[in-house]
Amino acid sequence: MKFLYSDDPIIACSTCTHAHAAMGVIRISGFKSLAQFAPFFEKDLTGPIEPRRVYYTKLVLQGQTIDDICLTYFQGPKSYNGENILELSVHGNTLNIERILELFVAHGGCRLANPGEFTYRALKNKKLTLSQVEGLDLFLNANTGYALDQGLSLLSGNLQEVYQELYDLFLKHKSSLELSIDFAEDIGEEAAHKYYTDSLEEFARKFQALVKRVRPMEHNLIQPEIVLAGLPNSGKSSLFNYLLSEERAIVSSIAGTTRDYLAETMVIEGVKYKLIDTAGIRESEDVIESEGIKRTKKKLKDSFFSILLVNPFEIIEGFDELVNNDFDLVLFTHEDLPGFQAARDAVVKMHPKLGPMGAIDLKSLPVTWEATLHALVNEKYLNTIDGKPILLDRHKQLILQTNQVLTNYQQVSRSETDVAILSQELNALGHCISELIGIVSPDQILNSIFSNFCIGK
Ligand SMILES: Nc1nc2c(c(=O)[nH]1)N(C=O)[C@@H](CNc1ccc(C(=O)N[C@@H](CCC(=O)O)C(=O)O)cc1)CN2
Ligand SMILES: Nc1nc2c(ncn2[C@@H]2O[C@H](COP(=O)(O)OP(=O)(O)OP(=O)(O)O)[C@@H](O)[C@H]2O)c(=O)[nH]1
Ligand SMILES: [Mg+2]
Repeated sequence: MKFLYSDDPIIACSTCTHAHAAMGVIRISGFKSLAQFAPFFEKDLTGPIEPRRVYYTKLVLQGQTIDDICLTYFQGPKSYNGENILELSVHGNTLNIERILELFVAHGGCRLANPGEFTYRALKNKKLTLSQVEGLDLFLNANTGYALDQGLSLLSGNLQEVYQELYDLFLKHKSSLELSIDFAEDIGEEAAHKYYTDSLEEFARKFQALVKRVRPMEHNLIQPEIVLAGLPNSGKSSLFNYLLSEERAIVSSIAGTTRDYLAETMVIEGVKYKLIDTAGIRESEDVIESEGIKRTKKKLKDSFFSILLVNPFEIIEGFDELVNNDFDLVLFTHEDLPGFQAARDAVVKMHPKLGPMGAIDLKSLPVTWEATLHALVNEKYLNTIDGKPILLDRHKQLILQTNQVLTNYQQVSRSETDVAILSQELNALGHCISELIGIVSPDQILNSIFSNFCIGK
């Protein structure tokens, strides 16, 4: 675990640090008293400073002005992460920012923050829940409007509310089991049993609604990929270059030219897709090419939108297997060559499912064709989103896992009357739910979430 359970003063720039900008925001978090920074400001920090008010002042070192800045003090616990935070809006020259950071490290008792460390402290101080932190991660790394919306929804705690309700129902059910031990005599065995079964059913019903939200394909909406696949020499790299309007991939008549996949950004209707050119799939003795082909197959499986390119003049072994995959679009290439129609018909005869698909001629590709592709991808994107809230992979896995434990518990609860055994089974369920709502979060999960964060967040 990178993060120590420390609360010493940390400092970082939370805005862009690799290019000059008009402004930069530097945050210091975890200091005891504002007065310790008094030597660095023209404004008297030993006097009264109203929290969350912006003060215009000068940053000074040994009588020399370093920058003209705005300063805001957030007094813990009323701050982003619950600690005392001092924010400095400085001029956004990268050297200026570096100089100010160094100043506070050398003379202000601060150390540079690790990536995500401000937010980690927010989690630790219960200012954010784990799913909110995940929402923040999604939000900050979003490439699509959809991911932005979903990130914000998670960050606002919408999912956490659902989890909390579930947890409350779980506790209610748990108490019903305890009730049947302690008070069965008072309320009657029948009433106790009814309370037990009703509360379990209520929990299960609520949980099933969550299970329904676990849909495959969803993660692909966050970083959607359009994959070009096909046999060697089918024209993948040619189409890749065409769509990017640049000679990005090497095109040659030698089969097996592309050995590893290439990815470039392509924007359709404001959504950033990754367009991926892959290695032509064939049996190969070459270790590197084989690895490339393995990756192609994986990319194809994970893709949001897949396009199969078919050069009807070069059908080789392995095509049958390739065609068995599901594709969103199949395109025939080399339409300009003599004998195209006959070659194409022969391929379609062998593989009828390719029949209705189009042919493309890269040399005279009409502009409308590209618009059609864009429309198809965009349509699939909108249909898949369909206004539905998303579940991140970690949540999906936990929900499915919890579902199994729940099914098992429901089975046991029907036949078992020994409260000690029931209670043990129920604890297993409780553990799953606690992990889901983030009451317990193993280090490895924290690590994988925070590894996405940048310094200053
Ligand atoms: N200047 C600045 N802008 C920013 C941030 C920041 O830290 N500083 N944020 C950083 O991500 C985001 C806003 N998030 C924030 C979340 C909570 C609090 C905060 O002070 N919370 C207190 C008070 C709440 C209240 O007044 O209602 C609290 O929770 O107790 C501040 C910023 C985006 N913009
Ligand atoms: N005549 C004609 N030639 C094409 C067409 N599309 C691609 N080619 C040519 O076919 C050859 C193979 O094209 P690439 O784009 O490199 O094919 P690829 O699918 O990327 O091949 P690998 O990287 O080996 O898997 C090149 O010589 C291209 O110029 C087409 O529609 N018509
Ligand atoms: Mg290629």
